[in-house]
Amino acid sequence: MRTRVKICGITRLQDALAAVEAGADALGFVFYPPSPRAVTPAQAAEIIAALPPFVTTTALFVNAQRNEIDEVVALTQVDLLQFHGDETPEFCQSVQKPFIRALRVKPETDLQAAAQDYAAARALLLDTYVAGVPGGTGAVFDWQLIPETLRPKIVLAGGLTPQSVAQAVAQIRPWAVDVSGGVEQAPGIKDAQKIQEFINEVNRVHV
Ligand SMILES: O=C(O)c1ccccc1NCC(=O)[C@H](O)[C@H](O)COP(=O)(O)O
Repeated sequence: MRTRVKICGITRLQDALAAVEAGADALGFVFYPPSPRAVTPAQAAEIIAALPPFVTTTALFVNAQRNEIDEVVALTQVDLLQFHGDETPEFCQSVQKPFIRALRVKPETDLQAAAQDYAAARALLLDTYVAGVPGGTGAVFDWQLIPETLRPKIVLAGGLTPQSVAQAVAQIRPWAVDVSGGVEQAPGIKDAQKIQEFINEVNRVHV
């Protein structure tokens, strides 16, 4: 099975096209204003409109209001939503778009229970818990906390880099991997060479 790759925190068309050219399967757009990777709906819509076909687009939210989400969906026509806040299963499903549930993993996180609670999610994105930072931490969590039974349905995130992703794929065999900071020159500014190296490393691992 080929491990899919999502490049997250896209703020520029040139970075989106570089990621797609490198073989990225999905792109993530952050609608959380405190993030250095945040974009407006109009900015994201302009980038998405210029993409070639067969690239999945994802909108990321942290406890956004329903009207904010509806505006992003209407303007950008994203394929998937990704929730990083305290959004309940009912709220996630109420938006009536396919969604990914991000979970910030701590030793006490019951991932099996979360998987049951968010059974309607297309996937669980397992990310690193850092107090006060909903995503894009650049930190790695203990992958041994991930139950074997969950792995086919997860997107592994949190501090991945071109140097670490091959080990992550070989060890966890996730459905996909997701990266933001590990392929950047600066927050929100992607590095095309790092993106290519990251994807080459994912593809090097035969799972
Ligand atoms: O990337 C952000 O700045 C961000 C801010 C707030 C919520 C989510 C955010 N990113 C979500 C992602 O899916 C990131 O790719 C993921 O957290 C991993 O980030 P990194 O550790 O930098 O690879």
